[in-house]
Amino acid sequence: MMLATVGATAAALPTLVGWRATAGGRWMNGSAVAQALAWGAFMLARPLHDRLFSSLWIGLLGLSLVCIWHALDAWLMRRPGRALVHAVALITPLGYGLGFDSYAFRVGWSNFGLALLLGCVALGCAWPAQGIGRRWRAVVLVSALALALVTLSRGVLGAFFTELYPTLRTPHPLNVAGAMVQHVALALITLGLLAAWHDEASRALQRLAATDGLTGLLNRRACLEQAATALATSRRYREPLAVLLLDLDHFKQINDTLGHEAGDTALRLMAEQLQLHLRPGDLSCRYGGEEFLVLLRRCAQAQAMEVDARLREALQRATQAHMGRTVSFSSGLALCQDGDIDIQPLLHRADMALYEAKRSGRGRLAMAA
Ligand SMILES: Nc1nc2c(ncn2[C@@H]2O[C@H](COP(=O)(O)OP(=O)(O)OP(=O)(O)O)[C@@H](O)[C@H]2O)c(=O)[nH]1
Repeated sequence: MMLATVGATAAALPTLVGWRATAGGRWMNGSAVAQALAWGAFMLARPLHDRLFSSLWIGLLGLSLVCIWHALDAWLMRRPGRALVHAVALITPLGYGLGFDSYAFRVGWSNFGLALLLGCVALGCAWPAQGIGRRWRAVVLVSALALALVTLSRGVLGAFFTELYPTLRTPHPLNVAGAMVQHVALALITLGLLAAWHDEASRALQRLAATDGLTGLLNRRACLEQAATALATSRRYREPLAVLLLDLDHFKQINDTLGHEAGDTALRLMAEQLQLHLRPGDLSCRYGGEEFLVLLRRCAQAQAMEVDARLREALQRATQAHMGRTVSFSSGLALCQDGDIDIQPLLHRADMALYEAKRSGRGRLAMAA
């Protein structure tokens, strides 16, 4: 039954997810394949070589748990217990193989080892993860704990009450109950991991949808969403808010004379300066082709002009160093006023000011009326 279930899962998961998936997806596939191979080895143990294939069985079961632990590590960022997981996965089949002749030892040793690995998987789910995947983590956590409990009780019975222990191949009620828990838990873990993989994909998609591919800055849509929130907060607390609209000068000429690559480099360098020189609470985005929008929170006119001057100097330095020529920008500055109940009038004033900066010679800041 186990071979049928996990064999089908091992075939289905990579078909659904593919091997070129993310690291988490590959570990998940690896876990299913290791499980299937484990139960294959179990089936071969009696007819071929009991000690060898049974040790392989235990080793592959451990490996499949190591894979789950690594999938969690990839999806949830740095889980605790890496060294422990690797060490237990290694010594469990080794000890089992070496102590194979003592029935009580091998049953106790292998089940304690596997229960410990399941405990590490459960800990990996329970460890704080900045709110990522609460639901699938709960499903995997409960399933891993249920499996750990069944495995641990097998270990205790096998090691210390050996005469009571029903060997795994007998239709004893404990084995039937254990097999049922095992099936349900494995199905739930598979579902939980699939949900984790889906979660990862949708978070990556959200990131992509909000980011400009060339510069890594927020794109216009995402920035305007966040700008609306920033404006509402500033109005609520009566704090100053400044909007800077920056536009690289003679950008078409850069493209035409130095090539599109150089144009892209200038855009990236501008984005880099924004990331380096703005405060963490400020917002910046690629607003259009060579236009950037900056929202400065708690910032009055004089400070906004200082930020502009700092960025101007930084861009000149960076472009001189990386492109062998300086690139300048023109900018329009608008400050939030009482009547600005949404961001559009502010942007409009900044745009008008930018137009004025371009008209009066470029490479300068103009203040909105
Ligand atoms: N390399 C590159 N060029 C881009 C990108 N997006 C827009 N452009 C180019 O940016 C140029 C903008 O040209 P214009 O709007 O005439 O602006 P400009 O040459 O900077 O002139 P002024 O703004 O008046 O100083 C166009 O040639 C666009 O093709 C991009 O992602 N990469």
